[in-house]
Amino acid sequence: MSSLLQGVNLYLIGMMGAGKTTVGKLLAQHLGYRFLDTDDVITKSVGRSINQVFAQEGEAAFRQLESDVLAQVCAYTHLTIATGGGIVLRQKNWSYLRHGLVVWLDVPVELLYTRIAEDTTRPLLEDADPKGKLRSLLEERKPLYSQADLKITLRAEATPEEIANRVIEAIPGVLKPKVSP
Ligand SMILES: Nc1ncnc2c1ncn2[C@@H]1O[C@H](COP(=O)(O)OP(=O)(O)OP(=O)(O)O)[C@@H](O)[C@H]1O
Ligand SMILES: O=C(O)C1=C[C@@H](O)[C@@H](O)[C@H](O)C1
Ligand SMILES: [Mg+2]
Repeated sequence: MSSLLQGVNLYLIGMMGAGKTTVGKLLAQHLGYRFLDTDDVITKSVGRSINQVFAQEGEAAFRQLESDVLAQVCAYTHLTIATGGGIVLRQKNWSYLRHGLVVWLDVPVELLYTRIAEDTTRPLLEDADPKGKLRSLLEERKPLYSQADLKITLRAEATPEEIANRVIEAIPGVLKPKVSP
């Protein structure tokens, strides 16, 4: 499979709790790729949590850091990259994502909510109605996530391993033709 991908990066996109980080790690193992998580790269580089960056500098500053990280990582090959849920918001980010194969993990709000309800590390969900917030974010972002090369629809719980296998099985059908010299 990795020879089929020829080093092309795999970008996982989707909502908070969709499993980008969890499934991304497994995909990297299967593909013999390195794994990166844009949220992790940001928090390590600034030495603060995502909550702190949002609280101290605001969402716009976080989005700029996110774009900067993406611009840097897309220069490399053989990477599986779990992105932040909002990476799709900036049009400019798509020019980086398009260097690789973009996979959308499409998970319904009910499932997302059961996974992340107790987690306080996602500042956008610090809301009186977190499930409603998830729903409205998903509605807003659906047209953007839909620009992915590959959509993996998960209507019921499946193990991360099963999901990683579904992605791997679907990749040959969506590989982009190589541009001839
Ligand atoms: N297939 C799965 N089945 C059960 N639990 C899962 C599955 N995938 C992920 N989880 C759990 O859901 C939570 C969120 O997963 P994860 O952090 O991978 O999501 P994410 O898409 O990276 O979210 P974010 O955009 O906030 O970084 C974690 O606690 C993880 O263990
Ligand atoms: O969906 C979002 O906008 C976010 C998702 C997380 O991965 C983090 O990038 C941050 O909490 C914002
Ligand atoms: Mg993640």
